[in-house]
Amino acid sequence: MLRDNKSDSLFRLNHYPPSPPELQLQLQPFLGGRSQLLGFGEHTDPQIISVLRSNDTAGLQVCLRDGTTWVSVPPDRSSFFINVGDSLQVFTNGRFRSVKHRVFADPTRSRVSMIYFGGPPLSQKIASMEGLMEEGEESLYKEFTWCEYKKSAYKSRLGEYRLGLFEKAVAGR
Ligand SMILES: O=C(O)CCC(=O)C(=O)O
Ligand SMILES: [Fe+2]
Repeated sequence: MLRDNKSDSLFRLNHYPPSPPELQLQLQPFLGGRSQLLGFGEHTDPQIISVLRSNDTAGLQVCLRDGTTWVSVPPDRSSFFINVGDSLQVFTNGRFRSVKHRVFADPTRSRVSMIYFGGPPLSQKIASMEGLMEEGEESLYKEFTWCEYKKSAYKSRLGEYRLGLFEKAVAGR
């Protein structure tokens, strides 16, 4: 899907300028009680896979399964950080999780990151892959195309759990 010449992949370059204490103080009324300046609000990536490379300035955090604990990802300019996207969560019927992440600006140093977001062609059906499913396992998600998901994701707020709209209602969940 990613190699398809109609693949809907994109490349993003992010720059988070330093946010020195004076600036943080000035912006205090807008920080919502946080002590640091948010560079990129919490979200999951909608595509299949994201491959990120950054300079050696910290700032990226991922949210653990409990939904409230945030853990800093140590920056490493010689490594790639691979992130599962919402579509891969659906392809694997929830075995791989699309992790919520966010970025804080560093007080003294700029952070630069570049990310390749591997997305499928617009007409691609996003559905749990038969070959991965155990016998009798039900798909957790309704069927949809990448185009439908993308439209819905771009209409939603950044931090929303966008897959929620595409989950099947299962008793007890
Ligand atoms: O800049 C980063 O480290 C992450 C940015 C990000 O999550 C995104 O562009 O989707
Ligand atoms: Fe992201």
